[in-house]
Amino acid sequence: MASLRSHIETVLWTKDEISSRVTELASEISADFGAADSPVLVGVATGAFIFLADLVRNIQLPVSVDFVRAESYGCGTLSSGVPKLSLDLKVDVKGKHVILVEDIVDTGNTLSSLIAYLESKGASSVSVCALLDKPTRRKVHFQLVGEGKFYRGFECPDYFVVGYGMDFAELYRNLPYVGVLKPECYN
Ligand SMILES: O=P(O)(O)OC[C@H]1O[C@H](OP(=O)(O)OP(=O)(O)O)[C@H](O)[C@@H]1O
Ligand code: HPA
Ligand SMILES: [Mg+2]
Repeated sequence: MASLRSHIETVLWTKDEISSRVTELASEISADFGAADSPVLVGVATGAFIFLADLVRNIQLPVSVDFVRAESYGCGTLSSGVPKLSLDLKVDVKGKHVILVEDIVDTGNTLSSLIAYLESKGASSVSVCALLDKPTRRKVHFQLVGEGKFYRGFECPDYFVVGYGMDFAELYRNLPYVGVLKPECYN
C-alpha cells in the first residue's frame, strides 16, 4: 500500500515539533488560570479535535471541555466567508473564562463569529488558542473578550495546509504532522 506521506509535498511541522509546542501552550494556560477560575475549553469541530485532545492532556488544571461546530471551507480551499455554525454548547459558559481552541486562524471569519456567540452567552472572558495562525490571509480582525489572550502555536506561511486535524475535502486530518499537499492531490 502506498504511503500517505507520498501525498505530501512538504512537511512544515513534524509530530515532535508540534508536540513540544503543544506542551508549551498548555504550560502557559496552566500558569494563567487558577483552579478556582479554571477555563472552559471549546474546541471548534471538526478541525480542532486532535489539537484539543493533546492540549487538554497537558493542562494542569481541572478544565471543562466542550465543542461547537463551524464550517466555511466545505470541499475547497477558499472560505465561504460565512461560517455555518451548528452543534451548540452543552456547558453553560455564563460568567466563565472560555478558551476557543482552533487548529488554524486564516481569514478570521470563523473566530469572529464564535467569539461574538460566546460573548452573547455571557462568557466573562474569551481567549483563543490556535495551533496555527496565517496572518497574511486575514480579512476580519477578531477582538478577544475581557482579559482574553491569544495563545498561538506557530505562524503559518500562505499555503493551504493539511494534517493534525486539518483537511482538504475531509481527507488528511489523520496525518500526525502538518504539511502541504502535492498539486495532483487536489483533483
Ligand atoms: O479563519 P477562517 O478563514 O475562518 O478559517 C479557519 C477555519 O477553517 C477551518 O474549518 P472549516 O470551515 O474548514 O471546517 P472544519 O473544521 O470542519 O475543517 C479551520 O478548522 C478553522 O475552523
Ligand atoms: O490552510 C488550511 N488548511 C485546512 N483548513 C483550513 N481552513 C482555513 N485554512 C486552512
Ligand atoms: Mg474548523
